[in-house]
Amino acid sequence: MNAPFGHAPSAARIDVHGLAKTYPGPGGGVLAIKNVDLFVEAGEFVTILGPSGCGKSSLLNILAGFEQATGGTALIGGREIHGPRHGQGVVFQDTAALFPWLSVHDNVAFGLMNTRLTRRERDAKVRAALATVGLEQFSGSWPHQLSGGMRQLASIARVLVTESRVLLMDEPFAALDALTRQQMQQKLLHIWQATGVSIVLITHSVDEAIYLGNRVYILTRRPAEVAAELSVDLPYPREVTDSAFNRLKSIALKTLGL
Ligand SMILES: Nc1ncnc2c1ncn2[C@@H]1O[C@H](COP(=O)(O)OP(=O)(O)OP(=O)(O)O)[C@@H](O)[C@H]1O
Repeated sequence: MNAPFGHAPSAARIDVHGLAKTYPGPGGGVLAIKNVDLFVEAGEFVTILGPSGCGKSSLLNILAGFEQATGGTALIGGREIHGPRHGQGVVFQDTAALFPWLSVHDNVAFGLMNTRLTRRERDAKVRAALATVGLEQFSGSWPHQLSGGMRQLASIARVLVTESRVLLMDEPFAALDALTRQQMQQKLLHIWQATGVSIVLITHSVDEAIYLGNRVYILTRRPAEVAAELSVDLPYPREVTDSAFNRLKSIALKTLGL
């Protein structure tokens, strides 16, 4: 696989400046994010690494438009984020995110609800999205008939079907066994290269962050600030045993205080 930036014309840039988030509560509430600056170039794959509870999900939820920042700005494609938008979908850790009463096809088609497509156009888009993630044979299956990894692929297809400009992923493989997780990481790299979408992936795995990202932002303990930004200038597919990989890994571990 080659390095990226054969990005889709629609892939969006993300810019985050001085972002802050305080959740209301007694004693002034919980300061989850103090001051985060970051960017994602159109078509770039950026991973965000941080200790448990540091504010990673809060950051992703702000990018998804599910939560409002209490300070600073967050822009996707140059537009401030005011709420969830078509074309900026999220894949969560929870492999139960699909509707159990809908087939894989209908779960993916759900992403196109409220669009003015004919049934034929919609079905063609669903077929293309399922082919991109390698699930075309499972269109008529029910979610419970799929493995955990396949359910996550279907969740990715549900985002891609909207011709998403960004794919936001919150620990998408954390609930999977180690071998499946590795396979999913490789599949995700193929999906990224096939679509050129901008990806932001949250993880607390140092290996996963360096294996996947063009760049890795490492966050401090709560409240989140950027402790370091690593450029991973290694070709894909990467080797976790490679000495350059391990050099980056020791920088990341040191930054995390591990
Ligand atoms: N809706 C909320 N109301 C109040 N506090 C919240 C809310 N959501 C998150 N928090 C708090 O904000 C802090 C950051 O939480 P967040 O889930 O963003 O961290 P995280 O890095 O994603 O954690 P983890 O690695 O455990 O998933 C935590 O102290 C959490 O308890």
